[in-house]
Amino acid sequence: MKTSYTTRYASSPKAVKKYDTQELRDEFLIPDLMEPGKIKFTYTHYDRYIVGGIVPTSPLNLETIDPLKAEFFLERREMGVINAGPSGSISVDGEVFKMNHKDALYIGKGAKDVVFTSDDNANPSKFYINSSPAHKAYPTKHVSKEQANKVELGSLETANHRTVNQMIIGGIVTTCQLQMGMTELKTGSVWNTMPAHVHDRRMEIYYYLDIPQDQAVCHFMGEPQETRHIWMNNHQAVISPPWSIHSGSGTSNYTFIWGMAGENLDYNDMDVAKITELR
Ligand SMILES: O=C[C@H](O)[C@@H](O)CC(=O)C(=O)O
Ligand SMILES: [Zn+2]
Repeated sequence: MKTSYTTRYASSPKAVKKYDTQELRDEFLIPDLMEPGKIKFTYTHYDRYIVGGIVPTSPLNLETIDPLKAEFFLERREMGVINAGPSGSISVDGEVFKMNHKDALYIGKGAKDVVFTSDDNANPSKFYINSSPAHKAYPTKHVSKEQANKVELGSLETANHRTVNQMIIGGIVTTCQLQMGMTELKTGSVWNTMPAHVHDRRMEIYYYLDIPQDQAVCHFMGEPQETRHIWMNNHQAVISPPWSIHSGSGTSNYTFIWGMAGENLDYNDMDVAKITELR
């Protein structure tokens, strides 16, 4: 079997207060989603969002998984893909999209025949995928990093100078509920999403990449007045429940892909936590 999945149930903030390090990691960290030759999904009960990694050492077909009880994966879903590895391509019902490093592809509901291929099987692509339920078919669309809506945030003085590349977002791509993008930190900046925020109407998942060897990112989660941390290595993902902050500080600069779904498509509706009031 080339496709496998695991399931994560939703946790309440009251329960999470009592979790120890291992329980926090078991519930929220997705440690190994990129495995050569495999398609690995995690089906979450947070807005039924699916996160996964596809690393083709030969062409890999998108197959349905049992929890969907669907004929094909995108029967009632939409999908966002960002290539976190070397170049490759994705074929969607016969139309081939070239996927350079850090290119994104939105695949609309109803696409049946989706095939992931690396340009060089010995040096495979790392297709990072997010998928959420969808009830309307919007067109499949390729978005390069150059086409992203760029938002420059923070400063070097506060070690949080970064560029938010909004890639799968209203104005660029029309989706049912999925939003995705990629934030790159400048050299010398280590803090992402600081000031931190919550959006109780949307869950979110972060996937960290470009972390240099022997470095790591400390990811912060929890209610703003009850925070916890999870140490993350390169190419690992972490689930952010809707009631949780999602912020990180690295031992170097790095990049992360964010993706979210829920009540609306308003990227800017976040409730920002005051830095001095975090606990
Ligand atoms: O809800 C939005 C997401 O948390 C991220 O887009 C935030 C982010 O990339 C950043 O501040 O660096
Ligand atoms: Zn957020």
